[in-house]
Amino acid sequence: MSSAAIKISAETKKLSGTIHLTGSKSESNRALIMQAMSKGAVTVTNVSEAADTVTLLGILQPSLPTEASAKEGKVTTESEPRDQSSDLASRISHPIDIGPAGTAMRFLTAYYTLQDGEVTLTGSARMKQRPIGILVDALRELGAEIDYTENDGYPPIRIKGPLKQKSERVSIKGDISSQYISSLLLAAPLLEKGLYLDIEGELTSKPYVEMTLAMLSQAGIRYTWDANTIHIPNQPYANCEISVEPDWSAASYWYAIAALADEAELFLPGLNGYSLQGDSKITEIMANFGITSQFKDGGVFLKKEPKTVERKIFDFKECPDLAQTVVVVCAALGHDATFTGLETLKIKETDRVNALQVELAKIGVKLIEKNMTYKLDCSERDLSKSITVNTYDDHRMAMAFAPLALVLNEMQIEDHRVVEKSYPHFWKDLESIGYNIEVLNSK
Ligand SMILES: O=C(O)C1=C[C@@H](OP(=O)(O)O)[C@@H](O)[C@H](O)C1
Ligand SMILES: C=C(OP(=O)(O)O)C(=O)O
Repeated sequence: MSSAAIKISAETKKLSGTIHLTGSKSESNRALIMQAMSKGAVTVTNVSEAADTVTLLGILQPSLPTEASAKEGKVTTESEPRDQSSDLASRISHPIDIGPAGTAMRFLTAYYTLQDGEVTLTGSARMKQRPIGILVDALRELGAEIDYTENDGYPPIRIKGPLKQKSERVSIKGDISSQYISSLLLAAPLLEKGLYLDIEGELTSKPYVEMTLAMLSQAGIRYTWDANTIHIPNQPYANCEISVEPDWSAASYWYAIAALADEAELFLPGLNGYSLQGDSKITEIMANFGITSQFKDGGVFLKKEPKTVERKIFDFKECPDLAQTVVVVCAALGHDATFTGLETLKIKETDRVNALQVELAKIGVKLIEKNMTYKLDCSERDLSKSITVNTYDDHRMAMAFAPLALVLNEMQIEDHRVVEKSYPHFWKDLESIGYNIEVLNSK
């Protein structure tokens, strides 16, 4: 990834425009795994242009021109089933590198336990620090052969399939990452004995598990979820076409921009009020900041109305990817809110809590931890300086801080291409509503 920095400033604080967001990364990555699991019975439209999705598509369908098919927004299925055994054989000596894509890493882990052959899955330096032991342990209990080629509990992992199912029941910790659970659920219909999955302890990021089950339902998969147990019997994936909704996590940055503008009227086509994405909760969160959301004409209209922010506590357990967006907005407005549900942020693209603390200090704002809750202290907030924001290989650091350009005279953002992970056109879209973006250097 390039390490070029950009200088960004806002020409006006009165914003209006239409922003066409790319498809949801989470929905796309599930749909692509379902397409592969179902050998093409499931097809996908409006697939995301996120680099994480393009990478996954490239791995699952090597014979398709991946970027072109992602851009067209439709992934077609090959008419002839591909001979996967030769692909798998060639991968024994060539590890599959999923870069920084967390969901792709986790979803492919269960997927490859069902395939014939041996593969090694690896990723970026950060991916090798993101835990996968909980998922590997569960799959081993079911009968999978998986080992670690570097450090126990972390990628790279070597998977030898196909799994000979030993057990129909497995329990899994719910409070580290919901992606382990989604990975098992996507594979469950193809397990000979089906799967009883017992979720131990609290379930974090629950809407993502609900999204997985809702998408499985679209492909005709029957399941039950009683108390802490999800049961999926063995059954085939049915033919279906999944249409991916635009990405609500990407939409959150437009809500943040609206919240920091003097006036804002923005239209985001394709989004509706009944999303599978838990991050659609941004509408409710941002209502506290005076941003109204009106669903009409096939999309959502955001409008800024004058409002004093009163809400003091924001919880992100169900929508962790919104945390940075909302914390930065509160800091910019000098609103000393308290944040909960940030536990899983430390194992994402970077330690997001630490990254927020270091970068917010540049505008004199502190984010202070006390008994697992985090409180903003804006008493020494200073918006008069020009700052340079580091992004820590984290797309959401770049996009969550970009709205600050509306309240600072000038700012720089390091390594701006990091946004490609989920939202490749983010900077172009900002320019379209009146931001000035200047690329400074390319090391
Ligand atoms: O399943 C998914 O698509 C995701 C689940 C969440 O991760 P955790 O379950 O690890 O919180 C979220 O942060 C990530 O961006 C996408
Ligand atoms: C955490 C994220 O993604 P992943 O876990 O898929 O890398 C994210 O997009 O914020």
